[in-house]
Amino acid sequence: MNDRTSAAPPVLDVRDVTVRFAGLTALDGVSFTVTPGSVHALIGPNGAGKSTCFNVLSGLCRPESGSVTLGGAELTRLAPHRIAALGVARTFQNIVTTHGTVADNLMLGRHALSRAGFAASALRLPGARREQREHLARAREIAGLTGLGAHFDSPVALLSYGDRKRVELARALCLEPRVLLLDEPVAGMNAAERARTVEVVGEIRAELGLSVVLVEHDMGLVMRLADDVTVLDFGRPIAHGTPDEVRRDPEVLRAYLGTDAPREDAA
Ligand SMILES: Nc1ncnc2c1ncn2[C@@H]1O[C@H](COP(=O)(O)OP(=O)(O)OP(=O)(O)O)[C@@H](O)[C@H]1O
Repeated sequence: MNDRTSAAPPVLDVRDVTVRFAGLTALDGVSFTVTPGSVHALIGPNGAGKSTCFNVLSGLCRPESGSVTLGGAELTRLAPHRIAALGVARTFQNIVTTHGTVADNLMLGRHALSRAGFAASALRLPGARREQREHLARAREIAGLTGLGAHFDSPVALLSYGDRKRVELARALCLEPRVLLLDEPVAGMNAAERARTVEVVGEIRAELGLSVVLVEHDMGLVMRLADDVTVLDFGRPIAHGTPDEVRRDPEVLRAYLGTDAPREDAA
């Protein structure tokens, strides 16, 4: 789908990650690598461990064992804000912003990159003002990339659900991440909003050269966007491969049988 070279070292390397909650093993020796510039989907039936895996990648959950490295830096002992500062940004499945304007929300994302201190910004010192203007210009560009350009100064509460969910995506992009973790980016959207989001994710990947890790139940979207897929079942990785390879894998078909089988719904 893109011109990645297979020899490129992975941007994200997940090795043998195990997470247990009391007696339950939510992730059991999960390993996969994310190639630079690729979209890597994590799929699996409900309760398979996808959200837990995202929580490990973003620092919200510390694994019992295993490692996650980003370009060689070990992430599993770092706090979420340190992981974000190293270049891993995330969107959340159920969080849809309703406060402030689109610009306000994107500037929150830029805040973490601000060099000027809080006092300098509050006192409106010239250096801080210049930096603020640069951040605003970049936030406007990112709004354009995510299809929100026309809504930059609009209150988020007035936008459609699909646009509001894309504000969350744009806010994550404002961190200038190397790796973007997208947790069910089209959940709750109608067909038109889904199609628009597929388009936007494809465009930002191409434009920004990001690597994307995607958790998504919409198999149409996974098949369209993903270069690589890892399938989890009861916390175990049961298949890796291209979308075409995994959807024909007998283990994958068995895991989905009787649940939400990996059909290609309209995206
Ligand atoms: N904080 C927690 N405490 C106890 N058990 C948990 C916790 N978080 C997740 N689990 C359990 O770990 C397992 C994996 O859950 P997880 O939410 O990661 O699955 P999932 O693949 O994201 O599911 P879904 O598709 O339904 O969102 C489930 O059995 C879940 O009940």
